[in-house]
Amino acid sequence: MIRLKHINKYYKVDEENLHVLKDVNLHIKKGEFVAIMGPSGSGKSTLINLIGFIDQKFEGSYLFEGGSLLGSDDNKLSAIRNQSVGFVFQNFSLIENNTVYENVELPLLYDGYDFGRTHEQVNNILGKVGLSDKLDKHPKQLSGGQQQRVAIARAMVNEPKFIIADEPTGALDSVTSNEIMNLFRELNQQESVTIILVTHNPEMVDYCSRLIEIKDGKIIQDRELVK
Ligand SMILES: Nc1ncnc2c1ncn2[C@@H]1O[C@H](COP(=O)(O)OP(=O)(O)OP(=O)(O)O)[C@@H](O)[C@H]1O
Repeated sequence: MIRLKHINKYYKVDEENLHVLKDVNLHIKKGEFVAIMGPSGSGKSTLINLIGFIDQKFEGSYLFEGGSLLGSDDNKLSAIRNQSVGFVFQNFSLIENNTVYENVELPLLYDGYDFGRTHEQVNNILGKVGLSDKLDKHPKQLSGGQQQRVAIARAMVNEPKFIIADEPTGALDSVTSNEIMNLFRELNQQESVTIILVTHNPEMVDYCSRLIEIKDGKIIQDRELVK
């Protein structure tokens, strides 16, 4: 599904070229649950921005489902991003003034759904993340773990091809972190959702099927995890 070949990425800082991804080669298949780990500044965010179609300025080739999106204009790219990737962040990034239902409905509206036609999908995904009784609540009325469940429902509601979760448990206590990771594992195993997880926490890697370690912009380890 995702194939990166000889990716190099540079940032220009004060006339200097900072080389942040160095000949990265990567193939992620449908249904994988991949953990990406590495020290701060090693290039993890740069890599997932590229995989998630946020950043297009790189050398090398990115084939998504066999095709390249190189040269696509911003409108096309954001449409593809909305349809193909669900993002989950450490700080949940929910809209405070919207209800749980409205937060989860948003990607469908961006996709062009009419207001009246979102019920089935929104209710269905909120059921899967265990929040059917919280539809009318606002994010502030929920615990951190519940807010992250809303964010996961929002990321999944339009059935994207893959999920990028950037430190999704970084703001949660260990019990809640494990609950969220169990939910990811369930979604991965039961719904075959492909998940790419960035984490600093080695305990979270136990839930994944593959570990990629990155250091100084290079993949230094890439291995399947035995269950
Ligand atoms: N927009 C930018 N302009 C210039 N340099 C950048 C930019 N974004 C990141 N960098 C640099 O690129 C390198 C990789 O950063 P990146 O954010 O990808 O690392 P990371 O592994 O995600 O770190 P962290 O775990 O702290 O989030 C760092 O040296 C960083 O300072």
